[in-house]
Amino acid sequence: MRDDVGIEVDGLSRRYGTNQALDAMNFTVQPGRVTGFIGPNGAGKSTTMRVVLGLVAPDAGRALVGGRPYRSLAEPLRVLGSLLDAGALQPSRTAHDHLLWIAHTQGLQAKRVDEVLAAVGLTSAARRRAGDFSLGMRQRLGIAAALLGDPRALMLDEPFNGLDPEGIQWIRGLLRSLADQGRTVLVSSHLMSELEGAADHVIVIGRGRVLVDASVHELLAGVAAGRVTLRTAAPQAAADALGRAGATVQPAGPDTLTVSGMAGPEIVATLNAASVAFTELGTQRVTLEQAYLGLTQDTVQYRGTAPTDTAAEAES
Ligand SMILES: Nc1ncnc2c1ncn2[C@@H]1O[C@H](COP(=O)(O)OP(=O)(O)OP(=O)(O)O)[C@@H](O)[C@H]1O
Repeated sequence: MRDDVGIEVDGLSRRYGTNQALDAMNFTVQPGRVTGFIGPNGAGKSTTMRVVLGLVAPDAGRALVGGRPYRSLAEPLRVLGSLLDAGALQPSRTAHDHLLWIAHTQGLQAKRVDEVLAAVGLTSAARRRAGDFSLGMRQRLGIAAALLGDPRALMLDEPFNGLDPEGIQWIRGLLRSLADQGRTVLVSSHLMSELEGAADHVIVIGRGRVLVDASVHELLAGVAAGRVTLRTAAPQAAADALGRAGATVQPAGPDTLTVSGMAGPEIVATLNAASVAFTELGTQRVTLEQAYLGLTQDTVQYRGTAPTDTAAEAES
């Protein structure tokens, strides 16, 4: 078995005019797990991936694949397979010929073409012109091209684009099995929900910087911590009592409140002291999407409060 191939992004910066697309971007992608690369449009996902592939030169920092710059690799497609733009194909070529052309130019075995077409479910469409493919089929063809060299690492930019729900399920399973084979899998999306159940690790970026680099488990546990669901026939009285004691309380249904900023035992004590009855108290199960929204909210709040703090300092 060939060596593991990690992807290392070290202090990448890249400016376009006055726009700082990458701002000291730092992270490492480990083998054997699916790493989601998440951020809103324009956050810098594609630019980072282009730098990794040596297609864009950074102003500062470097990117390494298996410890080496991608451009210095003797057989790059055997090391890192990538999908950047599913539209980048010669429309008059059939899917089969498109892949055969890549295999020839890259010194890969022609028999891989049929194998990867089967792996992405395009065998029956292999002789059709790629120009007539739907976006979802082009995504599958792009993934087939990324798999041609049987690479130890894969980097896919927005592979869920254009896929129907069945296609999204399929790609989640594919990513999982590639990671289970010990490969390094980096997959970008602007929707956290697309990666639900597929990613083991997430790198959330915004404005060219890493905001969060954590396992999905840590992320969900971190957001769930301190968020408690409370069921009570007296939600207003409960909210008043808990609010006075310093908790943050939000309605979550007719008889249900979400309480944060206070641990379970303290909630019980506070409600008992205020003689408010409740029927249920439990920690929340949080989805990846909720965790992501929570993170984004924190970023927005942080940006919002910064000028006020500065003003206060200036006055004092
Ligand atoms: N070739 C370019 N010329 C000028 N600006 C660019 C270029 N490439 C990227 N940018 C800018 O850099 C920033 C990051 O873009 P990038 O495409 O990397 O983001 P992204 O996270 O991949 O977004 P999306 O989900 O929309 O693809 C954006 O503000 C974008 O407009």
